[in-house]
Amino acid sequence: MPPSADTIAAIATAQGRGGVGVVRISGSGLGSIAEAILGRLPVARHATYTDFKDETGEVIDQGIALYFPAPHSYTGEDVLELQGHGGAAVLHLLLQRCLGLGVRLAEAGEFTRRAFLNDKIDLAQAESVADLIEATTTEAARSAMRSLHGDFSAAINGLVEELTLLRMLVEAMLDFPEEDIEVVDTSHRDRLLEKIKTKLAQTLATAKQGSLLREGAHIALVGRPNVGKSSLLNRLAGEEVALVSDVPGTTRDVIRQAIQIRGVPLHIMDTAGLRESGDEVENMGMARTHQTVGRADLILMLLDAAQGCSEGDLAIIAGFPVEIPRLQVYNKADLLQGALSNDAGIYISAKSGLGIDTLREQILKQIGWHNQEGGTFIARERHLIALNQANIHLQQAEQLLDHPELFAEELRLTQQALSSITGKFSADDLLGEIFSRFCIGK
Ligand SMILES: Nc1nc2c(c(=O)[nH]1)N(C=O)[C@@H](CNc1ccc(C(=O)N[C@@H](CCC(=O)O)C(=O)O)cc1)CN2
Ligand SMILES: Nc1nc2c(ncn2[C@@H]2O[C@H](COP(=O)(O)OP(=O)(O)OP(=O)(O)O)[C@@H](O)[C@H]2O)c(=O)[nH]1
Ligand SMILES: [Mg+2]
Repeated sequence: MPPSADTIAAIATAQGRGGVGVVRISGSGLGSIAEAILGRLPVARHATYTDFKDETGEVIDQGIALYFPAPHSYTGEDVLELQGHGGAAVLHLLLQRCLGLGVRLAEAGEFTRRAFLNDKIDLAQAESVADLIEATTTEAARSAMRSLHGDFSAAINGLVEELTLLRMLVEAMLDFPEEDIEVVDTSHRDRLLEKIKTKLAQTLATAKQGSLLREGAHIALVGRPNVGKSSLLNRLAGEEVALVSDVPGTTRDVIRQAIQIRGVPLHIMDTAGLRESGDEVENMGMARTHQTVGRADLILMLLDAAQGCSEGDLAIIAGFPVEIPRLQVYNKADLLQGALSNDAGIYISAKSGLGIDTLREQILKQIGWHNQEGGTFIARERHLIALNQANIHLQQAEQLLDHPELFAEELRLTQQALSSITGKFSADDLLGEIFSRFCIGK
């Protein structure tokens, strides 16, 4: 621990009222702070019920004090926790009392940043702390916990270790003169390379799932007026989010709603129906539809099952960026007499719920979610970029087997990309970027 680090404090619990609220202090000189507020330093790692006093000796609150001497604390520094009643004003008084004793207000993420700098956790774990707090579904929370527990880091560290082995092997090759080349075991090298390739591919696949759990996917509902887009949004959300009426052109603004399917967070965007219209406001709504669709990961093209896919529908589909995947969904299937039409697509009824489970599964499939029973760890875009970079260098290495120097260099770059995930050699600006997005007190 750098002894120069100053002492920081913050309210660690959520803003507003709660049963209990916590002020957390980390750094040095906690003895005199505890002496001033509590009259004594609490016994290490024991819950101590005590008065919290202000500078005049008046009791601010009666609560529990916890003292964690370094390095056995969350931050790795001395930590003092004052657990009081969870009112905004009383916690404010307690925090002000600490600040009056020469303690500085913590910046966003500063406790966790210190935990990282003091080697209590690595960078991927530190990020997962924020992801755990921000998780909107239980599935996302569980996978964030797996990352915090170190599952993701273990996969990365395993790869880094194997790359080190491979590099040692190749460096040894470099030392042998041409004629002694048979001394070098190229089959060992090739097996190791193959193993790393497989493991990296697996880690990347899992990280993609984890990133989906963190970010969710954006899904745009589009189609002609009155086909039932807003009805489908309401059905998927399980509540009446959007106005539904038999008047075509009901939805004007884009309506956004967060939902989840089997723990995968989804951002649904219900849009204005698309048609030729002389109504100025409706036309503005349609312009928004087009803007919105451009940002979607998946387009749900809604059609009327009784009418099938018309010329007008085809024109709508043709109007969207080709790179965005789309699903054709025939709604109002409850009104169909007899057999469903032969058109390819999914038949549903937003009204009766028919086919909705099938649609849910199709949506998950389209956005690339594979049911991984409990194995996913949460990941960020930053991690995916690093893993992809590692992959590229590894592929380049494979092309350079006959040039040991170049091969070794590509392996080094592979390893460097992977190490950036756990933050072995991370730049200050990256750390600033990561921790500034935390909440104060974390
Ligand atoms: N009251 C309270 N609850 C909390 C936290 C906290 O800071 N305070 N946490 C904050 O986010 C989380 C728990 N994180 C913690 C992580 C490490 C240690 C700790 O004392 N570590 C020591 C001892 C480990 C051991 O006994 O096995 C160490 O690492 O050496 C404490 C809390 C969630 N709940
Ligand atoms: N029978 C039947 N009627 C439906 C179904 N889905 C929607 N409707 C009806 O179709 C009409 C239009 O529904 P909306 O959900 O408002 O359609 P929309 O696509 O959002 O329409 P705009 O916002 O105008 O573009 C309403 O009267 C709904 O009750 C369905 O599955 N079956
Ligand atoms: Mg609508």
